[in-house]
Amino acid sequence: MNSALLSPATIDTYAEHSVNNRYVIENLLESLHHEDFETLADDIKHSLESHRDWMMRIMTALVTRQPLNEDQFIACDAHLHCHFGRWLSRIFEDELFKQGSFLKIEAYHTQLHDAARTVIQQLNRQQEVNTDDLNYFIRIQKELFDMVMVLFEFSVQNKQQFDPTTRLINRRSVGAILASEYHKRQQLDDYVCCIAMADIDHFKNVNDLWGHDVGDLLLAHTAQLFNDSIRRHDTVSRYGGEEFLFIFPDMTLEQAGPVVDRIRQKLADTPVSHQGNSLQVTASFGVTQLSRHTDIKSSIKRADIALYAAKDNGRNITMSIDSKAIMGQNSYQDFNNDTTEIMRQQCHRVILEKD
Ligand SMILES: Nc1nc2c(ncn2[C@@H]2O[C@H](COP(=O)(O)OP(=O)(O)OP(=O)(O)O)[C@@H](O)[C@H]2O)c(=O)[nH]1
Repeated sequence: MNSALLSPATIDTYAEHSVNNRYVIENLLESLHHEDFETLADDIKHSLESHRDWMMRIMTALVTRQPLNEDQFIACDAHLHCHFGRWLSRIFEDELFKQGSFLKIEAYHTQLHDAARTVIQQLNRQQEVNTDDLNYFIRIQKELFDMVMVLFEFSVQNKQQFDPTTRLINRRSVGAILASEYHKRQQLDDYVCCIAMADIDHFKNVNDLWGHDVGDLLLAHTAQLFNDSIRRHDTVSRYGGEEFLFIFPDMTLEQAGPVVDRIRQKLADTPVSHQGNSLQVTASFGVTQLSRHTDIKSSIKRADIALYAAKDNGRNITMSIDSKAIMGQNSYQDFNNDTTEIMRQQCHRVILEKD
């Protein structure tokens, strides 16, 4: 047996920890930036594919008893030169990856190549391949692939959930949070929840005057400020182009209105500096309850109506609308021009009391 191989006891310890691996990998990946996921999933996929081809060549050679003399099978440093090894070296240039499960994946990968070499050397010498060595090779390959698949699934999920420009969750993902809050609203009598829509003011002018890249910069700045201004269990998502949707669990409209208006004020007071210029960005907001009496879309529509009332009233303000003030508006289909106009008249400006 090659002395570089892990002992069976060590392999068992690794196997026992494989459930924990999922937890460790997920925790580690949560600390990565969302743009890292843009390439991570694709890189992993390509690396796995090339390893699968390598594995197939070995298995075929074992069955047909054909020697394998290429470096990728017998060189001591083959693990550094395969697609997967090169990918690992690349990601390890970033210190963030040099921890926990990534190091474990690297160790497994090296062991896999060592185990392959042991088996192939026996094949090349035309010896019987030792069953324990072969089983070990297959087992370590499975362990490695299981770990890497967790990484892959998590990367794909993240890629689908987050908007790369703002690093906020996207419209599709916020739907699940809304649905869960709505469910709580229906199950628990005294549970309350508010939502708010925000839209950057005159954003088209920013793009026209400064260019799309500066527009993106302002979007990212706004998103970060929003994200930094909410509680841990609140949510802010990128809902559309320059539109954001907030969810405030456990808040009444009387509580949510001032909270939202403080965020509006903070944005207006925090200009972005760009190439020596100070760019001011403001947004208009509409806030309402996530009502248990209507469907979710109707609550969003109400928040939207309040938002456009804020635009109509001069922008850079917060308008609120009480779902209880609107009678008979039970489903999204009930909205028409007349009801929208009636709702518009029910909107009230949120004005912060002076400290
Ligand atoms: N830079 C950038 N611009 C975007 C993005 N998504 C949407 N936009 C732009 O956002 C602008 C939205 O313009 P409008 O809907 O006319 O609204 P506005 O100029 O913000 O005016 P008001 O909402 O009425 O205050 C359009 O010019 C879009 O091209 C994006 O991801 N990046």
